[in-house]
Amino acid sequence: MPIIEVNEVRKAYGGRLAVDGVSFHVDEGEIFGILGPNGAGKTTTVECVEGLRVPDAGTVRVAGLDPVTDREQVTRLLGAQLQESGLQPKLTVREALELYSSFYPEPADRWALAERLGLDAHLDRRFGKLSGGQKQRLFIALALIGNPKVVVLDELTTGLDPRARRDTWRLIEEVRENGVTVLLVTHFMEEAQRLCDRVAVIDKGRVVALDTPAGLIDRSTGSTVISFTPSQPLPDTGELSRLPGAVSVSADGPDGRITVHGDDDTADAVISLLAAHGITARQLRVLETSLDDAFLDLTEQDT
Ligand SMILES: Nc1ncnc2c1ncn2[C@@H]1O[C@H](COP(=O)(O)OP(=O)(O)OP(=O)(O)O)[C@@H](O)[C@H]1O
Repeated sequence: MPIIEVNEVRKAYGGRLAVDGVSFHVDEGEIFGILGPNGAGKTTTVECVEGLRVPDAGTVRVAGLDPVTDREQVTRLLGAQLQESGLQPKLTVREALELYSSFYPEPADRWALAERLGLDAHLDRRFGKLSGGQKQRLFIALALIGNPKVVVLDELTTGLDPRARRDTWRLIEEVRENGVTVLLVTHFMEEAQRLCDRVAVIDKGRVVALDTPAGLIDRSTGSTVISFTPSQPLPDTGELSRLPGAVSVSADGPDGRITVHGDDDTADAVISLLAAHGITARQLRVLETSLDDAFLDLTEQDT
């Protein structure tokens, strides 16, 4: 059942469209990713979901409620991640947890939350003195303190080192295991691939693709890359381009290394073709394209 419904939302800033007819829904219990290049309209979209911005057109519903007109009820259902500037640097972790839990009628057990997020050893440390990873854990704690059904996380792991990023991913998975729906804005393909059930790719204010991470990879052109150095030149390289699923063939380097973009069937067909000519494929590599490649395929590059 959808807990978030975004339907044909438009938002312009001073006549310039930032969000141009975005629609998607998020099912209860999902981790739903919003992925896109800088300035694509991701933050504006989630701010409309949070009720922080009023769409110029279209509708947003969170558990059937309008985030603008039913703001108070939506605030109770939806936990939003604070931005760094949202907390006083002198506030201690303990004070921040106490302050934010006072905003809600039925807050979560803040000390249990602190323990779960590994903040219990830092309760008396000031926000300004926390490491990047500790700050992010505190933001997650504060987003969860009102016992929300949905949590919105925007660029949560930007600026974290790889270990802190992985720790944060585990926390997000735990949040979902506890029944909370997660709407995640991210720049990181690896993050989307690892965490998200489905991803909406937004480019220039529009949803250009919406699928599972695996589905996005599958639909990118030439999702399998086969490269090899033939033991002897092929009689006709044109044969490779005519193989099933082949999208492109290129030969480069002094040793005549050949790269074929295609699909799984292409990989099998390349091997059979070479065998038929008695040619061996030296240093054969068969690689799946990544979500990175799919993303570049889906989003237009400004030149
Ligand atoms: N308050 C604002 N006033 C004017 N223009 C804005 C405002 N906020 C965003 N924009 C513009 O709207 C467009 C979409 O911005 P938005 O922040 O939603 O994109 P984004 O995908 O989240 O980008 P990023 O990944 O860089 O954070 C951009 O061109 C941005 O410059």
